Amino acid sequence: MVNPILTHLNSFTARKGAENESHGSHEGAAESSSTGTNASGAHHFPGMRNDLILRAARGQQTERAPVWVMRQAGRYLPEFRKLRESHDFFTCCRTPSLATEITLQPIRRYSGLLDAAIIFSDILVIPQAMGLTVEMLPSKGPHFPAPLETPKDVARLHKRVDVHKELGYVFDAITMTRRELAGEVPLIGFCGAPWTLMAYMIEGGGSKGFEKAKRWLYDYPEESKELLQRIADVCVDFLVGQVKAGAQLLQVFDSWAGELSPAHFRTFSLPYLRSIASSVKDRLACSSTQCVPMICFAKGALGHSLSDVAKAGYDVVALDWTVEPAQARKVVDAAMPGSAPSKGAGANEAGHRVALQGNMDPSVLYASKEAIEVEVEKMLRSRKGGFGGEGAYIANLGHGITPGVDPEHLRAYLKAIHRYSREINAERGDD
Ligand SMILES: Cc1c2[nH]c(c1CCC(=O)O)Cc1[nH]c(c(CCC(=O)O)c1C)Cc1[nH]c(c(CCC(=O)O)c1C)Cc1[nH]c(c(C)c1CCC(=O)O)C2
Repeated sequence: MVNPILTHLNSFTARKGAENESHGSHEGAAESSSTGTNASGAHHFPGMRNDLILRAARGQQTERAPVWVMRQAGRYLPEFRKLRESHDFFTCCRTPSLATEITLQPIRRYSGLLDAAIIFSDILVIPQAMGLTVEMLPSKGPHFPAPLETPKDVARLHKRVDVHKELGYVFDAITMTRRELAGEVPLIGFCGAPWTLMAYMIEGGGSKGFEKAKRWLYDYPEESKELLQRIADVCVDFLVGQVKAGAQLLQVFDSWAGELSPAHFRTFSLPYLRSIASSVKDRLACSSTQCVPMICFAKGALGHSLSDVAKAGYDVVALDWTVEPAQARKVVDAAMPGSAPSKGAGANEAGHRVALQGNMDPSVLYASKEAIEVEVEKMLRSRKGGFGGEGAYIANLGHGITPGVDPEHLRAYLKAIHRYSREINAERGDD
């Protein structure tokens, strides 16, 4: 029997191929255009037709701000909900053809408006790979039937995690998606940050105050650090594997960083975020795979630690909506003296200005399309200094899009980003 999803995917590829021929390259090509695998086992993918996000992530000025949206494949899309009627959440994650199909849903729907795809998966695949059971309950979200209660329970985790064995399905989905994207936009890989994953592993699911996980930090600080390090080690292997499979950008989600006090953030989150960035980059250099830009999203921690996060070794700092664009740019440039274009040479380890990503409040998408446009213009052009025109900027929301949003409102947001960022760039050109 013909698999309807694969048939759909194949027709998508055929269509893209035709477009490629008729329009050629329009936003810069970055890679070779053969397909298949070379003698050393590295993948070759179709050449890129839009590499705006890769350039912005490397601190460059771009003709307009690239844009993608956290959780862009998700429950707000009717086509995702339809597919979920017949497939369990983690089955979607574990079946490369399904994960590929879901990853492509927003790319297809918002054709030409999104500048990146993010692989469909979840941050909780790492706790699963470490030996914990995680279920996705229909109206409750993630649920761990047997969470870690005391440090003794850490013995239940696998001593060594072979990511190829446990998470090879994510690598396969990435490779398949890269092929299907056929160079239309870059593909983002991701993982959860150690603190956020530890919080889920102890709480057993979502939580209002994360009291159980935070209690560990006070009662068992050394055991907490050991657990965080074990998670960080898996994160590194997992991210490196994703790049080898075809991911072109990586984001580390520390969604619950804001639950920690500044001191606890510096002790129990930041060191692991840092070591993930440096180990991934070291490992990729060792294996001579081109280094991909990395994005750090430490939600809720930037009010006290933006400058530390800017120095943590990432190419891009993702901002939530509680941070003022102009203020963020100043703090980040000051943290990396020499990285501001006016001061000459690049300053981070990668030799470029640290880029920013974000940061509209996702709730704005519930407001009218007119209000959405006003907020986008403010974000890009505020009198106090918006993100627009500065380069080194990737437009996004300040957190994931929520299930109740009308997909047409997201379209209004994406169109407004294109329109205002082009306008602002043109005005700068006129100066
Ligand atoms: C905290 C977190 C999780 N998962 C993730 C985070 C970090 C980002 C954030 O802070 O929002 C990351 C994630 N989860 C998902 C993606 C896919 C890629 C994307 O489109 O961004 C990504 C990047 C799919 C998903 N992950 C989940 C869904 C919905 C599940 C469903 O279909 O029922 C999707 C599309 C489930 C999930 N997974 C998680 C929760 C709390 C939930 C339930 C709440 C919700 O539905 O948003 C854990």
